[in-house]
Amino acid sequence: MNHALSPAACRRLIVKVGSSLLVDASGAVRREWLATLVADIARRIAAGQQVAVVSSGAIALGARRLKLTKGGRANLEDAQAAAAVGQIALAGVWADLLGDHGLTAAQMLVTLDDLEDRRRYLNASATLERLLSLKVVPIINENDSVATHEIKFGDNDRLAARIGAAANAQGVVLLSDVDGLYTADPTRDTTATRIERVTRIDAKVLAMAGTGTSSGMGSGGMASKIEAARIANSAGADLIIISGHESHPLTRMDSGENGTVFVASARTKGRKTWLAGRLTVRGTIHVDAGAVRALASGASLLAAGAKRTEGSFSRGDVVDIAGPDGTPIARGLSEYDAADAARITGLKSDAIAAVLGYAPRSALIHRDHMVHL
Ligand SMILES: Nc1ncnc2c1ncn2[C@@H]1O[C@H](COP(=O)(O)OP(=O)(O)O)[C@@H](O)[C@H]1O
Ligand SMILES: N[C@@H](CCC(=O)OP(=O)(O)O)C(=O)O
Repeated sequence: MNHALSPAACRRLIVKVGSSLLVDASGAVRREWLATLVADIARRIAAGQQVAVVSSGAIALGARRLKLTKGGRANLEDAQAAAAVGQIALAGVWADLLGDHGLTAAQMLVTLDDLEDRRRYLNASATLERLLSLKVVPIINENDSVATHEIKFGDNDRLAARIGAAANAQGVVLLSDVDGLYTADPTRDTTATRIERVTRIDAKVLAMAGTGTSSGMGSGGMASKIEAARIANSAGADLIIISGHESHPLTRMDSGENGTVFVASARTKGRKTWLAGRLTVRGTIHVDAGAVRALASGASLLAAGAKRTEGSFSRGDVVDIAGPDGTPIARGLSEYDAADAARITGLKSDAIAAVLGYAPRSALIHRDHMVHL
């Protein structure tokens, strides 16, 4: 039994289902398999767990109905039309199958902007809270029919992690076509072995995933699952990747027969959780070794410790803070726009006013607006 995600230990769980599991090669819903997943969900709800679902599959389903080529992904217009047609069918199937267990489904479609903007993030959070308290099962997807390339999540792995943070969930399950993270892509390297537990997402873990997707139907790949794990873990939720090929995948997960668990790190709260999961980062401030030490002990980032800036950002935008080797160590809201930040890098506080011509702010990035990565 995976105790961390049991109804007793995890009050709220997000379950994400990839396109390749929901839709077969001909573009039809794998209804029999989905019924077994819904039965698992119903059992957990009966045991007191609140469950929200992030469901992919709209584009694949719509493409079949519209007879579009390349699974509806030939261009943005096709994908948007396919999503609009497929989403109705997808939501209908979930509503039917949950209804068989006396459960009510609710549809929520969100874009990246909905969760990047703090006010809208809180709105989504409040809606999730209310739905779950009403014992309704939210079925969430990206609003693909209006999302453009620039504002797209593009994959539902990171969306699931962001929803997990917004819903204050303790666990996120990614049901995938692969039964966990392997030392290398198992479809290309037959000697790759599965890793059972990841407690730190470091460069070695990132390198295992490479880039891109291999299932053909979805758009995430392992790299987006690891990014999702980072977001979920920093929001205090464990994330597990398990295979969804067989029936009753959540029951199988409980028996511990497959999967990779990414273990939650120290829980950040409220605004900092939102900040850690922000996906739109406008720039980077490179800092020296002294600043890295100061930040580690909880200090704000002062201009004196900054070496150079990169990117085009305005005051209040999210920027990464990178150490001498270029690795991002923290993320925060910049107190200055990029031009002013560049002018004051390396300066002691008492020299800043003369350069800027206005009273300096207390820091480049204040510790209250900063999260460590
Ligand atoms: N290190 C790795 N471990 C496991 N799978 C990997 C790894 N690197 C790349 N992959 C690929 O990622 C795929 C899973 O991502 P994806 O196809 O997007 O899944 P889904 O559609 O279920 O979300 C696997 O089928 C595998 O080919
Ligand atoms: N939002 C899209 C799915 C995005 C996507 O492909 O995700 P996934 O299959 O989980 O890699 C859809 O409903 O078709």
